Amino acid sequence: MTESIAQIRDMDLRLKSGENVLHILKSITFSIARGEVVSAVGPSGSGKTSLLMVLAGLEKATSGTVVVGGTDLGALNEDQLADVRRGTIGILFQNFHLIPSMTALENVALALEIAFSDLPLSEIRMRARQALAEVGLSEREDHLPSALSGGEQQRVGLARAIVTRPKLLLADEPTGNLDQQTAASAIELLFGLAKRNTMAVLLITHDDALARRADRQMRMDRGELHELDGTSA
Ligand SMILES: Nc1ncnc2c1ncn2[C@@H]1O[C@H](COP(=O)(O)OP(=O)(O)OP(=O)(O)O)[C@@H](O)[C@H]1O
Repeated sequence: MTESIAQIRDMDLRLKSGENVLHILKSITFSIARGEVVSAVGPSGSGKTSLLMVLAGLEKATSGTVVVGGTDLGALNEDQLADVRRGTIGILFQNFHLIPSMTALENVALALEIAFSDLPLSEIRMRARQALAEVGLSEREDHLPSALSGGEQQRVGLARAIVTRPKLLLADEPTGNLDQQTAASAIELLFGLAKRNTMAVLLITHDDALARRADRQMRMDRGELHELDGTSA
């Protein structure tokens, strides 16, 4: 049996908005296996980012179960959730979120330092260099983000997301700011890394062509999640 990295069962998310309670995610059930790349497409406001937030432990499900890396997130306090994030999860954003005053290497090293503060500095630099090499940016280690193209900045973002060796990478519109060709090669790189490192990926995208390249596709629609290829959790 394939090892499951994330298992969501009958999960609902309701959020307060003023006087109202919004039913954002409705009875969501799915799982992601070790090393599997799963995409989620869906219209704006359908709940894709909210789903990612719940998986990252940044938003607490109102009901149902969310198990990530074998740990039931519902039972954890904030510190314990942060531990799961550090040890298990990587996040890749649309807007890269690089620190402008830090070089590519420093941006990647910082993520590792925050996650594993007891690692020696030499080890941190070595692993950050290795992550940058994996995304083909060894030549750009000492460049500030402003001296890098959009595609290169996203590759630094990817190096930063994988430097902690996450079991699950959550990618929210990671190619949204890139032109079509750069987006395609960024996704190629991401999927290649996922397969080489046996890292599961949840890829949120508006781009159907990119979504189709995942092992499995899902669609969000008004807070409900549907599998597109007939496979289910
Ligand atoms: N903190 C919040 N409080 C209240 N409502 C929220 C909150 N976060 C998200 N929502 C609402 O939840 C719904 C789903 O939002 P979400 O950002 O998950 O959608 P999305 O599919 O990722 O959209 P997009 O593709 O535009 O990023 C939206 O109606 C949004 O307004």
